[in-house]
Amino acid sequence: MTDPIAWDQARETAWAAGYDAKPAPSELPFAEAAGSALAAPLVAVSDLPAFPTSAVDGWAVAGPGPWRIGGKALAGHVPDALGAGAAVKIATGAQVPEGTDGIIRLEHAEVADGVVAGPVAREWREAGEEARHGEELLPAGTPVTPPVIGLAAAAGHLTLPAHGRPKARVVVFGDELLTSGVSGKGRIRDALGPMVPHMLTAAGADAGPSLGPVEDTLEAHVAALREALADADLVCTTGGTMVGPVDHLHAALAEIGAEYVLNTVAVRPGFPMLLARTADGKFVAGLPGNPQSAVIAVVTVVAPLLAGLRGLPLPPLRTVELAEDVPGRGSFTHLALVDPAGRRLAHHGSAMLRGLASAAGFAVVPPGSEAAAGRSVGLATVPGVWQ
Ligand SMILES: Nc1nc2c(c(=O)[nH]1)N[C@H]1C(S)=C(S)[C@@H](COP(=O)(O)OP(=O)(O)OC[C@H]3O[C@@H](n4cnc5c(N)ncnc54)[C@H](O)[C@@H]3O)O[C@H]1N2
Ligand code: MOO
Repeated sequence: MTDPIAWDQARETAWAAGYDAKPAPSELPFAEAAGSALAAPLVAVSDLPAFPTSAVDGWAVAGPGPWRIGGKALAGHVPDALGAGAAVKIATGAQVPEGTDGIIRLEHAEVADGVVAGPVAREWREAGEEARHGEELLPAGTPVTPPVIGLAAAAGHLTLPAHGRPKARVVVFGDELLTSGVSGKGRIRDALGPMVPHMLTAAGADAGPSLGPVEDTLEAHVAALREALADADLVCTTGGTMVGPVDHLHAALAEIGAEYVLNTVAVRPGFPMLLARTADGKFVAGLPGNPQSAVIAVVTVVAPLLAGLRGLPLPPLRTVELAEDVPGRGSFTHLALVDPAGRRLAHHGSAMLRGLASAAGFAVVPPGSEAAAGRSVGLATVPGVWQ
């Protein structure tokens, strides 16, 4: 086994491997562009608003009052021009008639005998007030968030230039695993197959249901890897990362000709994680079998890799103020489960999920240090957990 690389270096290495391998940008429907980054600046295809637009329900009037009522200006239509002394009822969002000098809000209007009177104001949004046709709205590299999609639609787009969503597949290894029923007699329920695909989806991948459990033989591992890689850009395996009697992942990677991007990380828990690349540029992330360690591998390697593949920057760490002391782990980074108030959680062993299920994420205690209560430290969040 090679020397483990530092935890922050592992994140950057995985991200850079993804960024280098990101698919060429293409014009994607909004649903496919969501979660990527703009590969070119977003430009307005019309003025925004495209026409003077009433901001209120009221009366559009022209010239000096009082104004004789005739007709309506409704949203979705081009109204006739207004002559001096005329008023039309106008709806919020309607194009303001040419010749309009002001609008009287409905609640301020006095209407009698076909004539309207009241205080007049420029209660509309001018054409081009938000953007001019051809103006750059957002630079290349901006993450395609839901508000960006809304703005792109408002500005006249149907597609966005972005990097397509990577396909990911989880492959679960282990003869001890059950997919239904309860644990006992040496068998345990598979906790990773039902969990990890949702994390991959939340991290920006198109992830189908997991494959497996795959039998603990080298042949079965190789066959499962080949099957999953046939239609995925990223395969996340679980278990078998060590060198125990039935740990076949390393041998299977050698058999399919994959090369390590990184092999073991100086972090506790989660140390035996790995990332490998196949000859045709696909990725295999080896998640350790202990469930919390597998999640740490998702946080450390898989989420940064997926961000890179989508053209996004390395996901930033949040910060958390610790409510109690957290010990270090010598020369390794310690990822310690904490709740949103910075308190450590019970049941935080690497084979456990009970602490993780209530956690805001992992407080990052760097190598060679311990973190005292009151200190602000990095918080590595788990894809799909929004505490
Ligand atoms: N001699 C050593 N043994 C171990 C070391 C070590 O340094 N020296 N490291 C330990 C650490 S740390 C971890 S993490 C595990 C990693 O093991 P593997 O990735 O090879 O995983 P397995 O041996 O297959 O399983 C470990 C553990 O996790 C359970 N498991 C596996 N898959 C699932 C699943 N889908 N759902 C729920 N639980 C799962 C499995 O039953 C084992 O209990 O190695 C340590 N050993
Ligand atoms: O590091 Mo193992 O990954 O502790 O459970």
